[in-house]
Amino acid sequence: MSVTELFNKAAPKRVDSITIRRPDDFHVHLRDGAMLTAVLPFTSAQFARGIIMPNLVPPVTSVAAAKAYRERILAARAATSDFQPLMTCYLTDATSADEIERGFRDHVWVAAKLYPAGATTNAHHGVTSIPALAPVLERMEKIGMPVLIHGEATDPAVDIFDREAVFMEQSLLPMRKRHEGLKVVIEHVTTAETVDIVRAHRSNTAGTITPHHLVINRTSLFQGGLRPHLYCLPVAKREHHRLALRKAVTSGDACFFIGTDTAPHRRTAKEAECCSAGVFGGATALQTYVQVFDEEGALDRFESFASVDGAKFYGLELNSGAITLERRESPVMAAVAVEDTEVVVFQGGQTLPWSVGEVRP
Ligand SMILES: NC(=O)N[C@@H](CC(=O)O)C(=O)O
Ligand SMILES: [Zn+2]
Ligand SMILES: [Zn+2]
Repeated sequence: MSVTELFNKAAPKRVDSITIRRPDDFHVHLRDGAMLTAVLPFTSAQFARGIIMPNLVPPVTSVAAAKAYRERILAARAATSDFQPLMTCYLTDATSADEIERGFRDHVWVAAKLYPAGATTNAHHGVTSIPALAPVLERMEKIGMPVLIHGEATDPAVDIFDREAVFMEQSLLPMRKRHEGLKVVIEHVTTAETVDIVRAHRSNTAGTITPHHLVINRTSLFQGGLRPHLYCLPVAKREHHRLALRKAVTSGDACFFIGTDTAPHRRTAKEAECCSAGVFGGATALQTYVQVFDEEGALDRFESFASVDGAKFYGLELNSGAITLERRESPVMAAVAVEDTEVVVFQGGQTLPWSVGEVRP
């Protein structure tokens, strides 16, 4: 074998573009009104469907409210867009099992969202006792409706960096035991321990992982000063957790799939005395994910993470059509205008190595 042959054998082939089945975003905040109009084009340019978070003010707690919100999203789409919003119901202490079942059977919503009361943005109407929610969770288990969980403890005495781990031990695992057949998605996983918990219960438990938690750690929040636009909940953790998340998404394990948690807030709400939690990752989501898969040498696993595993977990048909991602540097817009202010884009103003190419419906 010549030296050139040897070299060709050893050098991994550089992939300059990848075409995958159209992906879905299993965790999106589209908000409402002017914000909805401003941010929807970014999500619909990348994703065929989105699981729409219900933490509006007031929250989406009824079949009627979810139907109306869905109509507002459809009306906000560009004429050429085929984006499909998949709605969710916001669980409260007053949620009725019958209403949950009605919305599911009538195909108004596909899942219900469990926010521990006060855990995150617009979670103050959330659930104060998960054990007391048993009748609702039992019904969901019976009808095969997934519960989507913001997994953080709400006791203010718990250190903010430990809130996910404490929730998993004190609330998630006991709930997992009480409702063994319930389909559970642990949203925006941020710790190595949660990755292990998802894997250990993978027959009916999944985890979404955001683009930002794959590229920032808690030190990034303080890089050169306080970075409000990187503040979200659960807050980014130590570096070893970020590395565990990167291993999880690129592992090929079907229990991890896309959920960007794109959560736009006005610049005025972020650059404030008390900064709102949420990162607007919708405009750079696929570019960031594909970069991570590329860096981890796992581009061959990107399609299942982006376009297959989540749909299968939810029992949805796979999308038709395709999207191409190209290794082509492109500058990212810094911010998106909303009324008299703007929303700062995650990684905005930077040049990213990957770009979104052609989308075929
Ligand atoms: N992730 C966030 O920091 N914020 C989300 C709520 C959530 O997903 O927890 C929001 O609605 O702004
Ligand atoms: Zn959340
Ligand atoms: Zn969210």
